[in-house]
Amino acid sequence: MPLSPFPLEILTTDQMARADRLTIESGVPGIELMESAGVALARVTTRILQRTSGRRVLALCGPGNNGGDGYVAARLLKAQRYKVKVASLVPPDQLRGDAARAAAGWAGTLLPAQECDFDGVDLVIDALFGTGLARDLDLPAQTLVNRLNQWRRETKQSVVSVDIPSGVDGTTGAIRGAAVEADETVTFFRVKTGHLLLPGRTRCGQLTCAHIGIRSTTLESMQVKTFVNAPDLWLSALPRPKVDGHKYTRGHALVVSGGASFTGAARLSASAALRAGAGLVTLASPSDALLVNASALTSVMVRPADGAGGLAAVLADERKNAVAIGPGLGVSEESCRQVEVSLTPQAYRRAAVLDADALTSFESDPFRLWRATRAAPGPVVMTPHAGEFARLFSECNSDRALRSKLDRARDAARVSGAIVLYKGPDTVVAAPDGRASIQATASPWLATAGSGDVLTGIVAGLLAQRMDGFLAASCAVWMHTRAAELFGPGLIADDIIATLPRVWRELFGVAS
Ligand SMILES: NC(=O)C1=CN([C@@H]2O[C@H](COP(=O)(O)OP(=O)(O)OC[C@H]3O[C@@H](n4cnc5c(N)ncnc54)[C@H](OP(=O)(O)O)[C@@H]3O)[C@@H](O)[C@H]2O)[C@@H](O)CC1
Ligand SMILES: Nc1ncnc2c1ncn2[C@@H]1O[C@H](COP(=O)(O)OP(=O)(O)O)[C@@H](O)[C@H]1O
Ligand SMILES: [K+]
Repeated sequence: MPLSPFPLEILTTDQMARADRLTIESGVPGIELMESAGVALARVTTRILQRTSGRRVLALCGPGNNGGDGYVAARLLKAQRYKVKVASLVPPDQLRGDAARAAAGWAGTLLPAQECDFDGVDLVIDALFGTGLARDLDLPAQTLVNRLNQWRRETKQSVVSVDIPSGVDGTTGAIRGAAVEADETVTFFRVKTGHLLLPGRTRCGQLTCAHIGIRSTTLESMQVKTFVNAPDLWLSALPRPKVDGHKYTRGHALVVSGGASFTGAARLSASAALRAGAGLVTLASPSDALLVNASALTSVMVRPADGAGGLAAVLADERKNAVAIGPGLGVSEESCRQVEVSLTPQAYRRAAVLDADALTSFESDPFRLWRATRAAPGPVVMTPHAGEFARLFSECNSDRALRSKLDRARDAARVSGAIVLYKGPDTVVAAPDGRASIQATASPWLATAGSGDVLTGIVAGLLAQRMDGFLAASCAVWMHTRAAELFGPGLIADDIIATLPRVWRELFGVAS
């Protein structure tokens, strides 16, 4: 199990440009970086060509340094006796700086990109635009990209994108008019947010990150706070049962159940909290649902609790140090009060996870919820999916073309004072202190009823063990995805819970 598929820091395109500038200022010539980028690109390309027995390569080169990388790779591949042509989007005499030097080193066939045809080509290198993409592609570039995508779909031949598929915004992941569909993308130094956020992520194919001579120390002045969600981020904070511990040292999670016809969701959360390592889990159940809850649970305890008053009585026990509320709760004023009770300031730092109806109940007055989340003494994690996010955080959700999911989640964390776990195939976790993680892998098998309830429970189980809120939320997202990857086809929500022990074994390095 890789601890992280990439270095942990994720950069915006501005941060990448800064790292580039600092490296050049420190004495490494830009053309050297470009040469290294071309070498990494040629290596990936050669690997594909060897696998497919392909020989003919077309490099599409754009007006900036991304095009420069394409020229370097073309030269290196030609030297390896591949049949290489370059098609340029602009007349080469318009190239500047390192890109112009790289183009000057190309001594093979060169044609205008608008006239190139893909017949007989085995592999295309997409070096049109990289992190310098500044606006939507103009129509000729869009036409070229659309022709390339159509050729790839029809012939099943490969496309390798340099740095990022051309047309994908490296910071937001948005598609600027049209974007290349790549089989592989080779980026440099660190991945960018646009590689991991949708829809950009779906265009990258297999993403690799190559070292080209930029040192990690260039990041020191930038205070990067966005990270790949991978074990490297939180493994050292992962709770481990202690030899001299007992169940109360592992924490006591309380999950709030809905009424008699809506109990399944909270039971999934409760069982998941237990599997995530909480020492004890209690389900607070309305009296009318007590029998159905009690008869369906064994290791989870069930206690009667009607409405906000009943919940307050159960929570008088300070040892219940994490609450999960929302799954199957119902949208009502009483639900709002129950959430407020769960967040009531206490002398001790009780943690809380708010999901589903615990969020939607505040749709008409989100500021009421922010007052409660801001006053809560312990970490609060909110777990909206896109619909819930749009309902609750309408003010943070504007300008979607310009502001990425990451930006919007960060805004939501800032206004609410809570950790926002914004679900989806590109789940983002954002904390009020600015830290954020993006999940780099996804299992579409998670799109099944109840899987979000399980995630809520995993977060609660980790919080009960007193893990830092941001790290607990990130870790829960990763464990949830990893369980789905391990189980695979046919997964239902219960299987995620049943597979968690395998995930723990992987994380603790215990052979299965
Ligand atoms: N960072 C590093 O360490 C290293 C970076 N390297 C490589 O450099 C790449 C970044 O290079 P870059 O900054 O020159 O930008 P790039 O992506 O080639 O495009 C900018 C050009 O396109 C133009 N342009 C923009 N949008 C446009 C549009 N919609 N339609 C038409 N034109 C448009 C824009 O022109 P302008 O906006 O001035 O009109 C400019 O000419 C990076 O992705 C990586 O591959 C490596 O060499 C190794 C080290
Ligand atoms: N296509 C997908 N790929 C990866 N993960 C997904 C996908 N669709 C949904 N998920 C994940 O599955 C979970 C679904 O949660 P949610 O929408 O609350 O469902 P439910 O309410 O049925 O439990 C979330 O963790 C979400 O990130
Ligand atoms: K590109």
